[in-house]
Amino acid sequence: MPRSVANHRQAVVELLAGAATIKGNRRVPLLDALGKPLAVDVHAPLSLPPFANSQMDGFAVRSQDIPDDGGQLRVAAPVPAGATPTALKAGYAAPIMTGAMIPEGADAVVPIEKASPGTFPDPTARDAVVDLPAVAPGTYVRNTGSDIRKGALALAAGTLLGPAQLGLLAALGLATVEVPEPLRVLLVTTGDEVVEPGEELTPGKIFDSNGTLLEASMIQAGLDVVRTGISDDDPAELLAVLDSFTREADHPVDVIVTTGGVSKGAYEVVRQAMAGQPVDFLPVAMQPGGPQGLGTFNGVPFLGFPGNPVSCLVSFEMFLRPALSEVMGTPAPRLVQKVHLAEPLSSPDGKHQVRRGTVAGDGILRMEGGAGSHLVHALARANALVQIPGDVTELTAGAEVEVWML
Ligand SMILES: Nc1nc2c(c(=O)[nH]1)N[C@H]1C(S)=C(S)[C@@H](COP(=O)(O)OP(=O)(O)OC[C@H]3O[C@@H](n4cnc5c(N)ncnc54)[C@H](O)[C@@H]3O)O[C@H]1N2
Ligand code: MOO
Repeated sequence: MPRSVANHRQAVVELLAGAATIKGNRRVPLLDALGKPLAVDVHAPLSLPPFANSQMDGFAVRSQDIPDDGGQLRVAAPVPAGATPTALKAGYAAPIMTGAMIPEGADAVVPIEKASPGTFPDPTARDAVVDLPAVAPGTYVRNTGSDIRKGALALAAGTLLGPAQLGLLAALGLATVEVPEPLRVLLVTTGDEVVEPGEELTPGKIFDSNGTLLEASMIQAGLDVVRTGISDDDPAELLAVLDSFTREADHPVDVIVTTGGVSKGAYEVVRQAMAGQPVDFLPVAMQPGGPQGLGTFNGVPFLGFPGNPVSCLVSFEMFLRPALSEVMGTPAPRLVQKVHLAEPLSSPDGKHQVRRGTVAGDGILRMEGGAGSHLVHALARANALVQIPGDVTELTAGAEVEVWML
């Protein structure tokens, strides 16, 4: 009886949970934390704004100095941004620039557009005056701590660090931030028929697509990826490679992912190399990505993905990526949407199908290629994985389906 997609995903979560907990945190420059989760709560070391400042270019005034129908004030020394102004005397208005500190005594700003004359006087001019309309206290003043007060929680542990969150940390004067140490993944592609892109392609051979496809996926998901060359179909050679990155290594990898060699052929190199290790090779009720290997090799969590490129991507998106989101807090889960089919669709009974499609701006889903797990060109056109549950065999045009946006 094949295992359900949900049960297999849970098994991957449990497999990775231990590896995630032994990793510590590390402090990195802000930009190196882009896309990663915050490891610890961050409290504001200062208030934002740190001082009351003007929201407009205009005149800082004591609001009680201007009668309801407007009045004339003498012009004080201007306050540029970055300066520490002297206190504002009664009967005076100080030219003030956006972001400049509100002088002591002032409690409001009148924008230059509302002043008469509507331009700032020459700073060297003596006895300049300005006519200003009445203004309520607090107008165009950005008070100390009006965004966040010193000591308040700025970002909670687990928050995904995007541009806005990193910008806040910078505004708080922080140059570095604590993020979890990433998991180190050993990625091994296998197969006698598989050669590196750029090498000569002789009859019967194909280029390694899985290595690049999965390494790119893993980098996007925040993993540190260690690549070996392509392993051929000799189990002893694969064993030697895996031993060198686990038992014999000073710093063993945290996770192993292989591709190929897990189904029912005569030369299933991964299956053979894993003999004697607590690894299950089992069918998951999903297509593509049905045959899966899962367990530990020399104590290191191991995932054996099937060899077809689309099967690899689907295995990563359906199992490893969501498990990483759950146990590491990153990457952010895929955006799930309900969209409508442009065309009818059929799907095998009893298997959760993951088809590839493109969702256009109108919310209509067009399929890219058929169900075949070798269709990398169609995959490259798609922007969504289409989720068709195992009990659904026919869908009409216009039917609602769930997609995971890539
Ligand atoms: N008798 C059965 N045969 C197959 C079954 C089955 O249940 N019974 N399952 C099929 C399914 S579904 C899949 S998926 C594959 C999985 O096969 P393996 O994981 O053993 O992978 P391979 O046989 O090594 O390769 C499968 C396919 O993918 C190509 N490949 C492999 N590595 C790469 C790579 N790095 N880059 C690009 N393409 C790669 C390989 O040439 C094969 O065409 O088994 C089915 N068979
Ligand atoms: O499950 Mo295989 O991954 O369909 O092609």
